[in-house]
Amino acid sequence: MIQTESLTKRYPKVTALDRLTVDIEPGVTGLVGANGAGKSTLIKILLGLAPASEGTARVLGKDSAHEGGAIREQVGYMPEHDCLPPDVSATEFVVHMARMAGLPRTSARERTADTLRHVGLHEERYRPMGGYSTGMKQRVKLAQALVHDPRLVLLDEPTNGLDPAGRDEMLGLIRRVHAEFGISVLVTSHLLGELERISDHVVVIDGGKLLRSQSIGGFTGATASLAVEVTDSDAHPDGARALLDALAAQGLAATAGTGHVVHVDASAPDTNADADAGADADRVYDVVRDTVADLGLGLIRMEQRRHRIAEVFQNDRNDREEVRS
Ligand SMILES: Nc1ncnc2c1ncn2[C@@H]1O[C@H](COP(=O)(O)OP(=O)(O)OP(=O)(O)O)[C@@H](O)[C@H]1O
Repeated sequence: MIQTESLTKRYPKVTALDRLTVDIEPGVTGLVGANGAGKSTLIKILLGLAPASEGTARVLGKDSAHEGGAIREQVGYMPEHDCLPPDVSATEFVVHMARMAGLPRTSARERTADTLRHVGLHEERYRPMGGYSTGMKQRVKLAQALVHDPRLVLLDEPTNGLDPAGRDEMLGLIRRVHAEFGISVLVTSHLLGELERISDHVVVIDGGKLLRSQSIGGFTGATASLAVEVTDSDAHPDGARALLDALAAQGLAATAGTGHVVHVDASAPDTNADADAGADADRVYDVVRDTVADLGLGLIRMEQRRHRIAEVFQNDRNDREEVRS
């Protein structure tokens, strides 16, 4: 969907993008970075709205520097900042955007009604947007990005300014854009946690440089663990201890948790491939279940726990600091 090669953007006082090379495939991709990391700059260059200082960017196989118009025909864009005219209704605005994208009048009206319904705007769509809540404005911005049925949408901080419930709704909507319509999504946020929930792949940038580009499974699968809670039995008055010893005897890495809980490392020992990691976790599940049954313990709960991306990054940061010191 998107390829950049040594993409660099220099402003007089700051380098917003620094030799960024990424390759983004179909699906939902989260672009994460602190404020000022260069996310909006990247989006503007991809759309052909700002020139790069050096390097190249291609979107849907087209060159952003020379084919911006053709790219924007097939790509939707939800800008970060409030950009809606206050005295027109959502319907009028989205119809206008659909017409700008080249849809004939009748299909522009039909697509507008469908899209506004999809984002959850109903009767309010006939009211002037100046009176809308932030959540409603974000929905209109998403609707105008989708109205011309693009292959890809670039969403710049779509959860900005939303309360937790609004944030959840927006994230659900974004996931559905891909799941129901097959539209690929590049969505930015400074919050790792929220992108982790909806993305297939995450790209992390910092100071305009690429820190990581990886599938969510790759980020978190390698550190997945199982929390297993068991009862005691007459034969094993300390059930958790008995389970821990039995698992260790079978070569599984297990540690004692609090109370009757045992944590079992469910990661693939010698592979980074997501599919293999998943299969490996399944095998660990089976061994744990059979061991609990063989010991005659009661199984209260067995739960897979993926590390949150933020924890993985914290570990990365600790590693880097260790290297430096
Ligand atoms: N037009 C501009 N002129 C000068 N500097 C700019 C311009 N646009 C962005 N910058 C600077 O480039 C850097 C990256 O900005 P950018 O807006 O791309 O970051 P961001 O990751 O989108 O952050 P935010 O979410 O805060 O917008 C920042 O230091 C910003 O101040």
